[in-house]
Amino acid sequence: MSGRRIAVVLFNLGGPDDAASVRPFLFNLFNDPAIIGLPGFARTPLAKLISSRREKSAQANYAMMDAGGGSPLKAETRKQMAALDARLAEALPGDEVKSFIAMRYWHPLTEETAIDVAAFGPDEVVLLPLYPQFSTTTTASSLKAWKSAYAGSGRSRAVCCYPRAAGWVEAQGELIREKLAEAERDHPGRPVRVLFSAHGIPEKLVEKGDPYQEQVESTVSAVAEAAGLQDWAICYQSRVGPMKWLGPSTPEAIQTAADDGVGVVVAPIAFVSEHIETLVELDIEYRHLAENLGVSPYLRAPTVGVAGPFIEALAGAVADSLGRTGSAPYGPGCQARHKACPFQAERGQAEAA
Ligand SMILES: C=CC1=C(C)c2cc3[nH]c(cc4nc(cc5[nH]c(cc1n2)c(C)c5CCC(=O)O)C(CCC(=O)O)=C4C)c(C)c3C=C
Ligand SMILES: [Fe+2]
Ligand SMILES: [Fe+2]
Repeated sequence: MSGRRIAVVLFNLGGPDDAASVRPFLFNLFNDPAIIGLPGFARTPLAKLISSRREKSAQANYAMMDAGGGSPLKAETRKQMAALDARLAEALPGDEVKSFIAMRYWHPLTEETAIDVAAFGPDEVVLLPLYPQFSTTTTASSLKAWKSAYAGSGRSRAVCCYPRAAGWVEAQGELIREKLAEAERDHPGRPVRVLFSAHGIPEKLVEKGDPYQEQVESTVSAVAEAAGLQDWAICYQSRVGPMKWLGPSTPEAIQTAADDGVGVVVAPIAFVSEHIETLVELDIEYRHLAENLGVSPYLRAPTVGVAGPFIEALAGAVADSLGRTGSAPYGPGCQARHKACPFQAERGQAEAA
């Protein structure tokens, strides 16, 4: 069917616009029950305390990027939105397709975007997380916020995850191979390990059924195979707070590389664009650590951004969710029927009907 208005809502975490918005952004993040699983009367004061304690150091980190004291995430996401819109205009020529950005913790906030999407008056709404792997802390939190904010028209469909989508895996593989070629050119014969670095989450969430780690591992095995990698390891970055997070941490993996006498190519495997966790944590903090430990070379593969195969994967996920193609871009994540999958409910409804 064609001639319909289709809204595609791109979900991401969001980042502050400038130094002044760092603290309220952090407050929104720590006040999310998906991040701190306490009741509101305990969580909100704790979120106030953590955001105020973290403000200065976070501001200093945001100031290290060329983004006016804030995060480049919104600008990077806008580029992805423009590329996706162009691709969808070709892929769905009879329809009017328009993409929107809904950030979880800073503007454009989900509630603001819900109003814009309602004003567009869509027949179909495709909810598309910019998180290839599903987590209760990211995708589920965004989908929940959307569900309570959106009161407009249209049939909504959620893309759960796409940990092994062909274009996503291809884009990652190409970027890693380019960095390995650079390592070989500048350090001929030197052994180099690919460190797949994903944002960590607390181990407790995985024990409770969060499929994130499993899906990260699924992405990594697909990329390692596609890129023909010999020496690679998974590690987790960006730990926050006192709980035990997934490991090994990226600094531990860099230490192991030092012990083994190999250089590294660090590949962000759960982020699809550049922001503080890549530009500061990977490019400045961990580079410094690697240099101190004598790990050479230390190279970082860029995030996929607007790479053609990745935008193709997103467009495929949209088309597939609209039932326009027979392709299955999500990979085994969804087929695994994990507990928190939004398709579970849809499937339940379909099976009951
Ligand atoms: C796969 C993506 C992400 C997961 C999973 C995730 C979980 C998670 N994050 C925090 C705490 C923070 N995250 C922060 C920034 C941030 N995190 C992600 C992605 C994931 N987070 C993104 C895209 C960003 C935005 C970066 C930007 O440029 O603004 C921050 C703020 C930065 C800082 O102070 O370090 C915090 C804090 C937790 C606690 C968590 C899971 C429980
Ligand atoms: Fe985070
Ligand atoms: Fe799923």
